[in-house]
Amino acid sequence: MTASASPPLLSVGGLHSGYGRIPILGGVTLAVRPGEFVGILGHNGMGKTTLLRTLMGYLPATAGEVRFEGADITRRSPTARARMGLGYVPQGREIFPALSVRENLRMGCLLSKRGEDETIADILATFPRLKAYLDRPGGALSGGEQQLLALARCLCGGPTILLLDEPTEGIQPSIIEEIIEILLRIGRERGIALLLVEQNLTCITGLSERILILQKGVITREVPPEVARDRSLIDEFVGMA
Ligand SMILES: Nc1ncnc2c1ncn2[C@@H]1O[C@H](COP(=O)(O)OP(=O)(O)OP(=O)(O)O)[C@@H](O)[C@H]1O
Repeated sequence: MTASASPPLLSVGGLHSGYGRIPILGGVTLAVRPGEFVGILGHNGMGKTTLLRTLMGYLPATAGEVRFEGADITRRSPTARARMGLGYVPQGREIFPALSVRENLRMGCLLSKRGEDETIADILATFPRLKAYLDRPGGALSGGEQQLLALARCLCGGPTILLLDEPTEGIQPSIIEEIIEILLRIGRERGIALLLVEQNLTCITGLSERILILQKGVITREVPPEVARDRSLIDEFVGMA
């Protein structure tokens, strides 16, 4: 079955959420099919992080629903969602800086259905750069290396979809290229789907099969990556150029 013919892995309908009485998401509807790479582009403060946090259950939905593999997960805990196969790498990465790279990866294995050593060996094959740093504290790595560690740790849990919040923020271009290559490889080899929040146009257009524009808490349009490569059009849609 091709990705376009298969039922959605993740589907979101009329999703609302916010902080206290402040509404941020005003009815987000989207779907991601198995193995599909979908980008979300939007100006600062439009609700991209809020959307990912609500999808993971860190923020409660005030209306609407989130379905994963057909099941209604709108009220499930973040841990339950992670166990079902939703992997999340938040903005700022949130690795454990005092723990070694190996220990960080072990933490990721808590959700793994396979043995810890087997899982870590498998993931390190995709992240060769981390092999040299296994005994170093996570906090001693560069920003880009910490992002690789956060991604690798998340993958140790065996997700079927990755929710990534600005993985290239503050990272040098050479590691951005590496992150793009690794994500493409993960999609190709492991069939993992991706929902990517990103403001770096090279990254979002290089990875996404389609790009959703988020404005003031709703998806206002969908554009193919070729369109998003045109800075003047992006300026018109989201005012980012
Ligand atoms: N904990 C919070 N309490 C109250 N308001 C918040 C909180 N976190 C975020 N907001 C507000 O919610 C709105 C959406 O924020 P969000 O972080 O989701 O946007 P974003 O699109 O991810 O922006 P950026 O690209 O700057 O990360 C912003 O106006 C922000 O100030």
